[in-house]
Amino acid sequence: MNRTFSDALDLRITDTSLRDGSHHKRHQFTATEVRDIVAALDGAGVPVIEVTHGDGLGGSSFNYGFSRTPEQELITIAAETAQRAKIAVLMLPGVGVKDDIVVARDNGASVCRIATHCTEADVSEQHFGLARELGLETVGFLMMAHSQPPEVLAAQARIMVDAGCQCVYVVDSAGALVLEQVADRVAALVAEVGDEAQIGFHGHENLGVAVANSVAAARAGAVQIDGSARRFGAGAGNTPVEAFVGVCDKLGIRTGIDFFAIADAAEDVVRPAMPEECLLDRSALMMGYAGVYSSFLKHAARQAERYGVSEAELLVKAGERKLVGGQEDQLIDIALELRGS
Ligand SMILES: CC[C@H](O)CC(=O)C(=O)O
Ligand SMILES: [Mn+2]
Repeated sequence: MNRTFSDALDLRITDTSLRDGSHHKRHQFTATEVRDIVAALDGAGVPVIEVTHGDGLGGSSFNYGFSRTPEQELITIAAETAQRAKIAVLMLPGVGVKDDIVVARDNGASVCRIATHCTEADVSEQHFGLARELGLETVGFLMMAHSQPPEVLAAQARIMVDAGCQCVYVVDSAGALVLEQVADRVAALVAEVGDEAQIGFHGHENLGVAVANSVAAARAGAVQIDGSARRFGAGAGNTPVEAFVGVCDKLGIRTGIDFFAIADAAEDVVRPAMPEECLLDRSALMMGYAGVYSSFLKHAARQAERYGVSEAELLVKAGERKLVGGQEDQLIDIALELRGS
C-alpha cells in the first residue's frame, strides 16, 4: 500500500465542513467563521482542511449559488490561520478552470482535489497534470460511486492515477452505499492502483451509516477518510469527524486527532456557524435511498416550495432520472411534472 503522506498515522482525515458544508450554508461563509473553524480544527490536529465553494473552485454562480465571501479570500485566510494543517481545495473541471487552481496554490492551498462523475475520469487528466506541475498534492474524487460497480470504478481510478492522481476517493455523494458496498469498491481500487496511489472514502449520512461505512472503507484499505465536524455537509451531512475519531480511538486506529478537542470544536465553533443541524429527515433519507446527489437537497427544498410539491417526491424522481451534478435545473422540470402543468 502506498503510504506517502501518512506514515505515522493509520488514517489521514480531511475535514470538509468548509467545503461540503458550504452547500448546507448556501455558500454564505464569512471570513471570521472560516478563521475560527480552521483555528479550531487545526488545534485539534485535523491534518487537512478543505475550503472552497460547495461546488468547487468557480462554483459561485447563478446556477450553484453565489458565495458571500470570494472563495479565494477564504482559502487565503485558511492558509494564514492553519499552523499545521494543509489546506485543500476542490475543483470540478468545467465548473472551475485551470487558472483557479493556480490562484488557489498562490493563496496557500497545497492539496488539489479534482472531482468528476464516476464514469468521466478522463475530463480530469489535464487538471491532474497541472496540479502536479504546480507541486500540489493530488486527490481524485469519483463522485456518485454507488451508481457503478467496483470494476468500473477501478478502471476510472486507473485513468486518474495515470494522469498524476496520488489518491483516488470512492465518493458516496448520495449517501446511498452501505457497508460491503463501500468495502468492495475500495478493495477494487486497491487491487487496481494500490501500488501507485492511496485510496480514500468520502461519505454522506443519508442512510445513517457514514461512520460505519468509513470504518468498512478503512478495513478494505482506504487510508484517507473525509468527514465534517458536526456532520456539516450536504444532505444529512458528512461522516461526523468527532464521532469517527472516537470510533477510531476505540478500534486502535491512529488518526492524530485529539478526540476531546475535536468534540469541543464541533460543538463550540462549528455548530454556531451552521444555519441549522444537518438532519437525517425524510428528504435526506429519500436521497440516500433513491441515490440522489446530496448537494441537490437545498435546490430541491427551494423548488418544492416554489412549485408547491413534495420535496421527498421531487428527490425520489430525481433519483429515478439518475441526475448528476450540474443538472440541478432539471428539478424544476420534475416539479412542473409533479404539479401536473
Ligand atoms: C458538487 C461537488 C460535490 O459536493 C462533491 C462531493 O462532496 C460529493 O460528491 O459528495
Ligand atoms: Mn460530499
